[in-house]
Amino acid sequence: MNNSITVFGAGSWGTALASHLSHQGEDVTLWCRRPEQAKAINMTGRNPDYLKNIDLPERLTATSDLEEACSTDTFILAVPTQSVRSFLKQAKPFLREGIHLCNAAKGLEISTGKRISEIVAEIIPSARYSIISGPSHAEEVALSKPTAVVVASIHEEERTLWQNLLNRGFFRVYTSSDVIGVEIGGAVKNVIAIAAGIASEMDLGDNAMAALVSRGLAEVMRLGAKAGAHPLTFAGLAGIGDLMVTCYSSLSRNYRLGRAIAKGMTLEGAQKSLGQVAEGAYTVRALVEHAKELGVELPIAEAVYRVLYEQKTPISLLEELFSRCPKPEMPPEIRWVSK
Ligand SMILES: NC(=O)C1=CN([C@@H]2O[C@H](COP(=O)(O)OP(=O)(O)OC[C@H]3O[C@@H](n4cnc5c(N)ncnc54)[C@H](OP(=O)(O)O)[C@@H]3O)[C@@H](O)[C@H]2O)C=CC1
Ligand SMILES: O=C(CO)COP(=O)(O)O
Repeated sequence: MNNSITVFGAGSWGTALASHLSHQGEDVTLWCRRPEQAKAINMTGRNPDYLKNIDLPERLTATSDLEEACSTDTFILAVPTQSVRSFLKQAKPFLREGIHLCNAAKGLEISTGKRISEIVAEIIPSARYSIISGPSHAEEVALSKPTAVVVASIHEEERTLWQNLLNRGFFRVYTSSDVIGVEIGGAVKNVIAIAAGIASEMDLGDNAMAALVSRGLAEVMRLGAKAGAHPLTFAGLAGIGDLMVTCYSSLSRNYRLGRAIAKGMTLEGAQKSLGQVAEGAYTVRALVEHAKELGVELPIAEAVYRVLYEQKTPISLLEELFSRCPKPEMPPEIRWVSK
């Protein structure tokens, strides 16, 4: 079956997903916000700004005309989290009722602390929402390197739709009904990856890195438990899987941002030199600025926030983390009762 799909957002991830779908024979339109980028993609078969060395399939077409891009009913949303609300408002007048919308962004909105499914429900309530997440660097997906991801939706037919569309070749797609868990796993791991980059640059050692990933997972799980996620989601691709790929890989922008900060760069300088979005730098604000409403303790996220936004030194925060009151490994809400 041949589908017509639009990918909103021609950054690294939107380009990689559009290329993957197009290679599988789907009719794909890649929406770019800049007309010159769309023109260059159509003329050269390459994205001049992201994944520059990847030859895109001939059948993939790009456009910057939002009305034209909206003239289907199946979409992937790959714009950065902080732009999702304004982008959807812009697209809404052109969208049909009941669209299939698979979100590929990972993050929480700073102004509200909300997940992307919540934003979509507010702006386009008739959309049938899914989220794709898991360990998936765009650079590797674009080279067809073996990758496994998860698509979550509360609608069984949406999970099946996206699994059928995306599960091809070395791109394996699992399904889940736990939208909340998959969204939280993908959002919070970016914050922990910044901490991992800092730890790596400080040469804290392998023990420290493993402790950071495990305690980072504990923060993901605490937040997930509070929000109503299934705890086992975090043992999967959108939890520990994505945490590992982001905390241990120099392909990760969040990890690289952490390294740059530990080298003494300002946040602004580090973001500029990255040239791409490191979502953790924004999601950490959503977490810390909405900590009271979220009602969970997130010491690593808070330490990252204080390094990024209060210019505290990583070493002083490391000392603070280690002088915290000793406690059980698992918080009461996710601890099992021993018999
Ligand atoms: N890269 C990856 O490996 C993966 C990324 N993700 C997630 O996907 C999302 C997108 O990331 P990624 O593609 O990597 O980001 P990039 O930094 O590579 O690209 C960002 C894209 O978003 C566009 N953009 C920025 N602001 C707006 C806006 N206000 N309205 C519309 N479009 C906008 C940019 O356009 P312009 O070029 O004109 O600035 C660009 O096309 C993030 O949430 C990320 O966490 C998820 C899995 C893997
Ligand atoms: O989400 C990703 C891999 O799964 C990409 O991570 P970065 O945004 O840190 O590059």
